[in-house]
Amino acid sequence: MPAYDNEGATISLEDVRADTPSTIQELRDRRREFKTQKSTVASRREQAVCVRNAFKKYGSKKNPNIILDGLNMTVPKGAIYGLLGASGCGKTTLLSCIVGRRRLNSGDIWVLGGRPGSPGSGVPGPRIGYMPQEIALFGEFTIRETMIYFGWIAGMNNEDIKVRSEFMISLLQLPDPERFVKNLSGGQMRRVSFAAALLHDPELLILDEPTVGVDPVLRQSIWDHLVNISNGGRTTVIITTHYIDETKQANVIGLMRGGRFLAEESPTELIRRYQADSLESVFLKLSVLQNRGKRRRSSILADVVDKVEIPAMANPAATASEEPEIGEISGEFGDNVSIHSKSRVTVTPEYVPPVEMPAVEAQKQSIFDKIRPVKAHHMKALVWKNAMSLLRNIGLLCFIILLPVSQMFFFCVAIGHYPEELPIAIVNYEQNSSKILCDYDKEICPQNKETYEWEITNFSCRYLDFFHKRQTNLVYYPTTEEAMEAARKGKARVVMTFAANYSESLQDRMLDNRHVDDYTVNASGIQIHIDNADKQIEWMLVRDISESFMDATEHMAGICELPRRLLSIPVHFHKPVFGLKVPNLTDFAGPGVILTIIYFLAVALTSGALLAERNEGILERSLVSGITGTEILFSQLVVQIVVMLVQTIMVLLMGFVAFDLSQNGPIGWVGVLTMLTGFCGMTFGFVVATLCDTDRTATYMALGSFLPMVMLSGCIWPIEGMHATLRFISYILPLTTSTESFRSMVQRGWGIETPQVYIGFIVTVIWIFLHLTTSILLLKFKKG
Ligand SMILES: Nc1ncnc2c1ncn2[C@@H]1O[C@H](COP(=O)(O)OP(=O)(O)OP(=O)(O)O)[C@@H](O)[C@H]1O
Repeated sequence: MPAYDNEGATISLEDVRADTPSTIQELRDRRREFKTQKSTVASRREQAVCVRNAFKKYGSKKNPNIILDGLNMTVPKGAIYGLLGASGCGKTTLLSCIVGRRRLNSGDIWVLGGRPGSPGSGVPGPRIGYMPQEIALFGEFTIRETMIYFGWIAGMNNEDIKVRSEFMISLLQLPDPERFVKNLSGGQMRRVSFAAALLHDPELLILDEPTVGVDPVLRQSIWDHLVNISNGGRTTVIITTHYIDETKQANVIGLMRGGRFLAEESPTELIRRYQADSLESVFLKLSVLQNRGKRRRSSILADVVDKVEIPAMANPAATASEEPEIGEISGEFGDNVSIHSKSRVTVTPEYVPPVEMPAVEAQKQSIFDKIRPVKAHHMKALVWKNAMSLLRNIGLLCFIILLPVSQMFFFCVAIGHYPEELPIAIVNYEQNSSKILCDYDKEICPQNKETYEWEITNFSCRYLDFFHKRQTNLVYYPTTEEAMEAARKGKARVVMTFAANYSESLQDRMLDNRHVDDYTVNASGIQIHIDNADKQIEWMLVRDISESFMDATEHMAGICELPRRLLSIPVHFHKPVFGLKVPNLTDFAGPGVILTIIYFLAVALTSGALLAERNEGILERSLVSGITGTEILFSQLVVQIVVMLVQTIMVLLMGFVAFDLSQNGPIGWVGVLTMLTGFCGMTFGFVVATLCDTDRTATYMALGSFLPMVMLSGCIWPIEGMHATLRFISYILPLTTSTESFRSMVQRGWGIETPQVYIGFIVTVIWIFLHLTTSILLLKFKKG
């Protein structure tokens, strides 16, 4: 049979063979006396808390940080259990496993007769009052509102909340209940947190360092109250503290070290057994013994045998069951075995046997409870809390509402407008003057009215006259070389050269094309050198250059009383089927930009709100009090939907009314799609917040998804220009089909019945569903 050292490493009896035969014999003799107590499932269920062979580690397989190492713990009903141990020994981890917020790697936990987290166990739930180590309160609430919030969560009515809060306020000497939590001192906040845990008079009170920052007098009154509520046997208290001596009033003390308990005993018994004058000395002695145990198990036993008398470990539950022994009990000296004693003692002399508690079966859930996704009183509290946290922070609320509309404003004023004042270098060898807008007979037809002979002169001047209407910053250069030099230095976007015989060559080319030579053809064209570095500008300039030529020829045809398009290129662009005659980038990008703004602001806001709650411990506390992930998400949705409605209306007004973006379709459906996209962003925010542990990783995730989604959504560049594989990825992203659907509605005027429109709605709804499911599952299963 293996023995265990106190660090959990297995030592066989052979390991101690080096010791003297008498020591080994002594060890064997003593072991024969070690008997396991009766410990059955039934008996465990009768304890307030029963932990068996708990093993918990953090970190990777390669580099594990073992926190609980075969730990056993028994908390009888109606007892005050002081959980002591050095900082970082794993008290909080153990408590969070007990309240069902973390999972053991192996081992069993029973809390109030059930497994934490199992249906009908009531844990997490109002049967537990949990005060975490962090303050875990809403700074924007007053003390009174904090009580109302936690009271509602626990299912209390307003009258009970009022009575209980007044009692708590006077017991804990809390300041004016109308004071905001954020303005309280650290100690005052802690007391409010304590009051919130106690308010609903739970069966099991779990307090993680409630007396930190509390003065000795108040600390005493807190302990008096704990003793008082546990006296009737209805309330069980587990309390961790660093003030070891205050746990003298506990019924049982668990001294934790190295992932297990050094002892689990009543304080008076501990002091007596270890012949110490204080609990601190007991802890020290046991720690020394445990350290020595690392070196040699046999010597510990010798020391223990020499120095202390080892009594029985009382376990009230053990007598309650007649079932056969199964061989493990609450640990003592980290040994996982107990010492049999005929004289069974109670845990503490003052310990009062528990009153009858409702059997776990009595708390069975109805089918309605099982399928009901949210509880009304939880939703009431959560929605109220979320709304208050926005309304109490007017600056933040204004920022949230004005941010999207200001972004839309900046988009509309900054994007899509025609670039003006681009420097264009003009070299006009047809003129000997530095005047760019040179003279020509604007209203005189250059065709002889009798002979119909063309006498085109100074066509460069005519052309530049029309070109100047589109681009005004024309700069004169005497030679092409000088103009090119300026272009190379970035002083000109285009170099435009007219040959000395430009008009003449143009005429020959038009009228005597049978005899024109290459030189003439060449001289009849405007020579263009363009700065192609900026594609948008290049496209616009090419269009201006070509269209100015057509403007000039059409005008000339007009004054010569010829069909206007006679001299123009024989391609005619009719009124567009959809959209504007002159395409406008603002119109093209508008739908994508509107949806992107709404989507990503929703991501940022919801993930930010949830992460803040989690980092302040509020989320954890809410979950322990029985609130579900679904309720948290739905309550956020309810409040954010109102905010999003305002955001959507303002953004659409800014785009379609203030900046007159094209709007030819069903504006109601446009609004619905925008809201749905914001909704989708909110649910993605939930995924980010549940997936990421820190603000930083959440920011990286949100940013990391932002750029690819924007680039692939077709809002900057048509998806038809992408590689086929990328196009497929693009289509399944949340913003792609919705952008296309939005554009089809506002520019093409299509209705919801059109496949290109309703597909955007369908894809968005699917994404909402996927995000919600993922975040609910993550909240449910992502425990430490
Ligand atoms: N989520 C986590 N991931 C990795 N390690 C963790 C995590 N939470 C806690 N730990 C580590 O587990 C150990 C036990 O932490 P825990 O908070 O349970 O200790 P504690 O006894 O409550 O300490 P204290 O008395 O200072 O509050 C510590 O070393 C801590 O760094």
